[in-house]
Amino acid sequence: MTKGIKDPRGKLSGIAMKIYVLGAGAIGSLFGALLARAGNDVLLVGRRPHVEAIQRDGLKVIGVEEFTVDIDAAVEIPEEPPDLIVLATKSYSTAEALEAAKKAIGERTWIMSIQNGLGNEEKALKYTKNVIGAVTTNGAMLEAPGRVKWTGKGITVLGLYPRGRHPFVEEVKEEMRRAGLEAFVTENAAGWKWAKAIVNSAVNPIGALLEVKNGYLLENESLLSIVMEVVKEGCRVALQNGIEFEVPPMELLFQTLERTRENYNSMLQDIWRGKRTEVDYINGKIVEYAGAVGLEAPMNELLWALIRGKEALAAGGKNADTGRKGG
Ligand SMILES: NC(=O)C1=CN([C@@H]2O[C@H](COP(=O)(O)OP(=O)(O)OC[C@H]3O[C@@H](n4cnc5c(N)ncnc54)[C@H](OP(=O)(O)O)[C@@H]3O)[C@@H](O)[C@H]2O)C=CC1
Ligand SMILES: CC(C)(CO)C(=O)C(=O)O
Repeated sequence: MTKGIKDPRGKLSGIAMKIYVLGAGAIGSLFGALLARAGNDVLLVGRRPHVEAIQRDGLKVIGVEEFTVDIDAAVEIPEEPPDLIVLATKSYSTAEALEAAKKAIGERTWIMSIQNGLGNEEKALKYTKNVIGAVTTNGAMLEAPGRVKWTGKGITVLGLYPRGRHPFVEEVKEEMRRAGLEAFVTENAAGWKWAKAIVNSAVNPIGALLEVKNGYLLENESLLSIVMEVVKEGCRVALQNGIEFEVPPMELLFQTLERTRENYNSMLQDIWRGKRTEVDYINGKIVEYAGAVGLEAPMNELLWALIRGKEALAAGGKNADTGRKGG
């Protein structure tokens, strides 16, 4: 088991950061494992079975790379503030997780969301101005307690949220690179979060409704044209809300579909497992942002309702209207 990377004199190299991963599931455990292996002082905050397995046997990473790391894990976040909190819950758990973490958010603590969906950074901004928005195309799956699979190597783009530069963001990028993650800094984090959310707003519900791999959406012309219309609708909403893109969502769509041809998207995987999806924070948020500027987003509204219906059916319910609201 490794605990950090050691130089020839047995000392940890680089400047270690104190990091809490809030929501140590699939992607949080992967980031935590890599950052801990590189010598950072990482605590994974997650659910009991995973935490107990890690405390007993360490955290095993398989897939793209295989190693076991000796890493701290707990079910509750301590009060002592770290340098960085990596927010890695599903979007619907963000508000509760941040509230539980508020005593750990010191004056110099930064919060970085690596989540999909919109609205997570805005929630973090209620606790501190030190917020980093990140999008990652790495893939991870929690195979069993204490065992995470790195399913695909991707990139992570991070930046001061909503926009701008800060030296701490550069430091986090450097730590990620030392950890083996391909990371880049942007001055337009909000643009990246929106671009990914717009891609997810089209690919995820349509792939989930049809229960197909992402690649099928490229192969079927009529489906692809619907996917593209949903992307265009999301772009109109974003632009009216003052969002500018570094990479146009349509370009990101084609790159994503090409690179993830063999994937069943995360919304479909949640439905198959009978779990709640993040649709409220993807299509639901786009509908909400449309309303805020006097626009309509009928395609997003339709997909939002259909996925909520499918979620309810998958969970064994007959009534699709759970009365849930995005937040
Ligand atoms: N997995 C992936 O490959 C990728 C995921 N993402 C995004 O990252 C986010 C996380 O995804 P993923 O890792 O797959 O999700 P997971 O459900 O695997 O991980 C989240 C974990 O956080 C736990 N959790 C929730 N609230 C708390 C809390 N207050 N304290 C401690 N633990 C908590 C959850 O437990 P419980 O289930 O009991 O609530 C769950 O175990 C999502 O927004 C996703 O879209 C982005 C890119 C890739
Ligand atoms: C990129 C994509 C669409 C990959 O499947 C994804 O983000 C997801 O499944 O949530």
